[in-house]
Amino acid sequence: MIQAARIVHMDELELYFAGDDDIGPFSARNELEALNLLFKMMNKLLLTSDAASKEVFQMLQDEIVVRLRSVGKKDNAQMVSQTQNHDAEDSLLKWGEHHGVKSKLRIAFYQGAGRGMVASESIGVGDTALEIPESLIISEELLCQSEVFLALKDFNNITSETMLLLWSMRERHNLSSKFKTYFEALPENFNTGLSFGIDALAALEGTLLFDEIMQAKQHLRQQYEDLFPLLCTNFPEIFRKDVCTWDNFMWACELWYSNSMMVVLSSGKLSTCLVPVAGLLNHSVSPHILNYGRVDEATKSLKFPLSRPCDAGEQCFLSYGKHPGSHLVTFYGFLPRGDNPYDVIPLDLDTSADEEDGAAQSMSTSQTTHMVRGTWLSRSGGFPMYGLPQPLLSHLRAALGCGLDESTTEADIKENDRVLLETLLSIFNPMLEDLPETDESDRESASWDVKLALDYKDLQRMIISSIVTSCTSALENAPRWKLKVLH
Ligand SMILES: C[S@@+](CC[C@H](N)C(=O)[O-])C[C@H]1O[C@@H](n2cnc3c(N)ncnc32)[C@H](O)[C@@H]1O
Repeated sequence: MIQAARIVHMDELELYFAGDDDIGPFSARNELEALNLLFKMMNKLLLTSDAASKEVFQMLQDEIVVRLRSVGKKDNAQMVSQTQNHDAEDSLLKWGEHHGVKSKLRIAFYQGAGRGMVASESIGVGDTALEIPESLIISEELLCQSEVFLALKDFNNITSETMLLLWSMRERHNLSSKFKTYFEALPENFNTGLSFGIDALAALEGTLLFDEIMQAKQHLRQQYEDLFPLLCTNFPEIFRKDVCTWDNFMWACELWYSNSMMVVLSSGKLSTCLVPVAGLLNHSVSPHILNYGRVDEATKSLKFPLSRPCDAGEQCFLSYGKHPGSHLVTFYGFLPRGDNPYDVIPLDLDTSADEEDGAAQSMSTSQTTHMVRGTWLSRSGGFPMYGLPQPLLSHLRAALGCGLDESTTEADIKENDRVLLETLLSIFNPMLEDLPETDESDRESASWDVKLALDYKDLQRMIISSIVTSCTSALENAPRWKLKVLH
């Protein structure tokens, strides 16, 4: 049952990396989705079955909960909590409660992560940890009632996302705003990759993250220059020069990048929103809250139900989505703990030889090239997979003329794979040389952004180094390969 449920919830990335006879678990996300599917099935069966069957279904459901508890325990356990002044956060919770927020969570502080939310009581699978009334959600619909909207609705095809950004830049300074308490509880600085200084950028030069940050910054600079000072000139009452500075614009951009959620509102419209209080939930690759984002028609509120249990005093994590470390650094300013299955390194290879492979085909139709990730995430080290994805190996074997069939002799197989491994090393060894090891004394005295840049480079090095190690040891072990698995 669990194997079928895992397959139902596999995404493209998991399909790409799964070995032929791999039965999972494939990732924390996949395992949570699969176990939740079974949990819900048991709930239905428990409602409709007779007493004798009920006992069996209850035992099965209890076992599912035991498994859900163990998913990702080690990933989240390491955050260190801190004592800190929390007047602004207390005010935010009171304000929320006054406006109808229902919560089984309280706020705590964590080293390196700012605020987070902790269960004030034990919360079970399927229970709602937090419920935010739709009237508190900052969305396109709220925007439509604002001065900013009235002024800009017919102005130069400006998008509602940009209007919301401008609205929040302005509302932060509006002393009579309904959302004053929310804005007061937001950080002064977001410290995302978009705020990286020159030293952090220099540390990243040559990496994909460097390109991602530079492109995003350029885009935002262009957007700012298209809007200002034009808006201040055309609408001086609404867009005051002292408020519409580059720094304030960037603050609003970082707010939306790091705190927004996609929500289906009760109108049925999917909108990028800010959700007060829920914006205090931190991200994990093994989250408690995985499925959220649709306003409940009956209660007109956004509910955050748990996909795995959260004990009293435990930090309750959300999933911000299937993001690689580079995206999380650029737009959120952190790298998550634990193995992130979305940390892949794309490879620029000619994909024309992929026709045979189903998974590779689906990747190439979605314009994705081949990719690798840390071999420690794979269950198939050694011959014939070496911890690498099947579609990549099939592509390289075909490109090198090392294809296999029933008639390939053992000696040919060994020779072919020796060529394959040497080709892989010729791709990955230069990548590793471009990522020299960090001097630990540099890290200790470094600023937050340089530290984060170095952590990102360490992660890239770990991934590439795992591939080099895997290929090197496979070459050394070639005489002892067992070839039966190949055909
Ligand atoms: C939606 S906010 C969450 C609340 C935030 N910690 C705060 O104090 O306002 C997103 C920000 O929280 C931080 N964050 C979230 N998850 C994190 C994690 N697993 N580790 C470190 N920082 C995290 C990052 O700074 C991110 O930009």
